Amino acid sequence: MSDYQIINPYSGDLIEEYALQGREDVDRALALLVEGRKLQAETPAFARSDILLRLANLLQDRKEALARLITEETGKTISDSRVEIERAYNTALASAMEARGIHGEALDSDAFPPQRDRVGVVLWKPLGTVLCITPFNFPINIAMHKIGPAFAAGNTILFKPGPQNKRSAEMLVQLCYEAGMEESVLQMLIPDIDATSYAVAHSQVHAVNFTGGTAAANAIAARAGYKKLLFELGGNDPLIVMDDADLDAAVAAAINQRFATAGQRCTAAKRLFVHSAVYDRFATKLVEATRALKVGDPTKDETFIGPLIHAGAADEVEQRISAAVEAGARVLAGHKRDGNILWPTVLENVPDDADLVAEETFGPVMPLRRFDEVEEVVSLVNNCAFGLQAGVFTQNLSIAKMLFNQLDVGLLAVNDGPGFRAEHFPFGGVKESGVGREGVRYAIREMSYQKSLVI
Ligand SMILES: NC(=O)c1ccc[n+]([C@@H]2O[C@H](COP(=O)([O-])OP(=O)(O)OC[C@H]3O[C@@H](n4cnc5c(N)ncnc54)[C@H](O)[C@@H]3O)[C@@H](O)[C@H]2O)c1
Ligand SMILES: O=CCS(=O)(=O)O
Repeated sequence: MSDYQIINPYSGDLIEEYALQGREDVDRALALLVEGRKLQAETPAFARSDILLRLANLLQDRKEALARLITEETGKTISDSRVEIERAYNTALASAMEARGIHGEALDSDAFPPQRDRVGVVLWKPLGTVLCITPFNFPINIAMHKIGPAFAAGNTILFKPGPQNKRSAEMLVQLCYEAGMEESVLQMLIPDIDATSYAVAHSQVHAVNFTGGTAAANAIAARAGYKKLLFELGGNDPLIVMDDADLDAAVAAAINQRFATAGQRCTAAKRLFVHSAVYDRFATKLVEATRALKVGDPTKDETFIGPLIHAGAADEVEQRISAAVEAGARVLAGHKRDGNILWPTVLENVPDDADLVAEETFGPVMPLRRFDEVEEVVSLVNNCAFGLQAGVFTQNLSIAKMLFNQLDVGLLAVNDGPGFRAEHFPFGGVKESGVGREGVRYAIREMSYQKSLVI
């Protein structure tokens, strides 16, 4: 009798069924990782860097096989999955480069009285063992963003992928071993909720690096006690189109950053604010581009939108669209379903308090909202539990600066959408979008502590 069935989200075929692991598996893995801490302490930075570089090259070599696994498990289109592996290569490469450059600083005690004639040497040291928990939507790159920096910093790693991603995660771990990471340094488990919670609270886990939703984050925070927490959570990110925007570029960004991955991305452009002066022209172009998108089989090169992760996810998004329509929203494109596939949907006149826009909606639906004064947008964006990223299309630097100063977000992209991410940039949000920063250099610091030597 299995605990988990991996179902292909597009075909509905059963891929694999397996038993989730228990507390004894957590104890066994953590005992091994305690041993591995000695090994990591003896491994010089250049050797860790070489292992990460080999891993980057292996990701390139196995790109197609990994991409196919991601598509089979998640329904992400094959072109999107290939992009994810390219990104994971960059993440591994950046981790290899940063591993050689982790350095502290020297301080002079005599900057303040009394005179003590001492020098402080402040170095970064690994926290110990980091529990890395990842979501379904970017199973390899988000895992790389955790494993790469944690390893570079000298930690040992307990990796817990989403249960749907068992096969791609196993392949990633095999590549890590092939690159030279020892089993005592990296262990992967897919435990049930009880055993995951046990791992979070375990005394041999020093930090939890989690990406996922608010409910799981709350459960982890309640169990973690004083452990270091790094949380990358949800978003309800805006794309703002001003009256001087390059409309073709704005439409292209909206399409790519809302409909790719079938809208299941933390930094997707989930709310579109369009200035009244260009609203009608923007909406016409957007609807035309939306209707031209290829929807269907994610294994085909030309498909742009595949299925959602499972029927429950598609049900939730469909219900939110229907509720918004009942409350007065107008459908400009889409609002059609076949199995777990939702056609890309453009809506207008969605009430500001509809769940579709007030909550994080994880699906291919784009609500357009007209505005006259940009200050109105600032208050609508900030009046939200999340604060991940934002994008604005404008030629006006003063507007860009004002938004940068006033929006409660971790990043503002000018003439790009909120989905902008470069793997070596700091990444993370404010409010309920998370705590701490990913981005290789910043994640290394999050998974390290500062230790001072006074001489
Ligand atoms: N900010 C980011 O970087 C980022 C990136 C991707 C996804 N996300 C967010 O992730 C969510 C979608 O992903 P999901 O559905 O896989 O999220 P999820 O929270 O359901 O699951 C994420 C991981 O947490 C595990 N988990 C679930 N309950 C847990 C518990 N009680 N204790 C410990 N672990 C638990 C899951 O098994 C999985 O491995 C969205 O909210 C999205 O915005 C955020
Ligand atoms: O879900 C978001 C992950 S990423 O694409 O922004 O890295």
